[in-house]
Amino acid sequence: MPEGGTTRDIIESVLEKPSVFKSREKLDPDYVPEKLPHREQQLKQLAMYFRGIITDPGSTSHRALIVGPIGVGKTASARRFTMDFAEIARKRGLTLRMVYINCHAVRTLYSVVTSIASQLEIPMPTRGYSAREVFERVLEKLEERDEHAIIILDEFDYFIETSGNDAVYFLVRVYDEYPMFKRRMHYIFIMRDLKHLNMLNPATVNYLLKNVVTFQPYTVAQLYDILQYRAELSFYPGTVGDEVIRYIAELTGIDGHGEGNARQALQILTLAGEYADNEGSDRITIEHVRKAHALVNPHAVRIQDIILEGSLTLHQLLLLLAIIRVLRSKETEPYAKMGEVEQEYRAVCEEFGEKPRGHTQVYEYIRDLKLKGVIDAKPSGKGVRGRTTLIGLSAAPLDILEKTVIDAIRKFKAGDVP
Ligand SMILES: Nc1ncnc2c1ncn2[C@@H]1O[C@H](COP(=O)(O)OP(=O)(O)OP(=O)(O)O)[C@@H](O)[C@H]1O
Repeated sequence: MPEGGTTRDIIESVLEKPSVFKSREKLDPDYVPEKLPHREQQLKQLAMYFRGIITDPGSTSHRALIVGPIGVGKTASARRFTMDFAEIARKRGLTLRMVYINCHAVRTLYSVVTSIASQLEIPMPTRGYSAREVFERVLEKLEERDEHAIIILDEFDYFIETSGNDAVYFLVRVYDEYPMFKRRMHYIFIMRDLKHLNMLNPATVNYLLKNVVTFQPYTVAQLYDILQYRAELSFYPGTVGDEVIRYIAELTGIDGHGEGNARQALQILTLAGEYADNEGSDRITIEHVRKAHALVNPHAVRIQDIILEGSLTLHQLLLLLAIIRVLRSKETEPYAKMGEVEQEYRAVCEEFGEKPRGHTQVYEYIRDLKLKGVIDAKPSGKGVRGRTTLIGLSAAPLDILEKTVIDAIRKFKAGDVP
């Protein structure tokens, strides 16, 4: 577009710019997908714990406690379950509403009960009411409207920490004091771990631990399926190759190089898509993934530091440069084969006037670079003819890394390195 275009031109050019994204919003952290692959067991458990709301409404207050580390689908599962359960209940003539509260932001008993009231659209005077009075009013209204509600209390650890045992006890046991009301309020508590339960009385802990649903970190294979599904919803066909999905899954899976965190995996996928768009590329490449990974993973920055620290030998740097160059030449392949690297290493040695080291020594360098966390090396599995070692590098953008390595080599050659 020419300089000095009108605002209209600018807007049009942005609208017309092709994008790999079909529905960008379907990757937003708040978007709740219709399917949650690999959480079928947990959803089944929730359905079992709450089915009494439909089969015997009003008889008892149902609850479940979801526990698991960061980004493993706890919130998405609780929300999806409640939304679908409410829909099924509606078809059977029962009104069930969802209230979602994040206790990181809403931590006191008073703010929790007023948030429940406001999400259920129960008008409340702005001042003068105690938490108990607000709660009573909610119970009365639910009775009057003949409605039920599942209250999701996410990051419940914060509520326990800030408000203490009595507040938790109030929330969960208050029904005991109102025998005239049917049991219409039900709870899903979500916590990262159980350590905050130590702050509560045994009776409250027993109540919370009745129906526990555990979420484990995702494996590479599970994240592969999740990414595949989310990519299908959000990107145009043909813009995200299988190798991209597989590589992100390997970088983030608990049995790969990550913590099994789906949020991080999706963040890398989204950012990689943005890099592709910024470069005007019609699909996501492995290098886009590397850049995205370097941004979300603070460890990636360290590799630059290791190089700058001067802890690598000259030939390790030459080998690293060879690895970077082989990887840069591949758009859709995250790993370099040992043979390719050795060949490139010999070329690099020639470029810098160095005599290449032998095969065994090169293997030693690879081992050492792996130990230092600079590269990732693994035996080739099925699919690669003959067995070889595959070498990957998930760090910073390779073009910048290449410059850093060349600078370090030049310093070495100039004798600047101690
Ligand atoms: N099985 C799955 N299928 C599809 N998307 C998933 C799945 N599990 C998680 N996600 C997605 O990963 C992201 C993180 O999930 P979610 O927020 O539910 O994690 P969480 O366990 O609640 O994490 P935190 O403890 O940080 O709140 C969300 O965008 C969610 O939609």
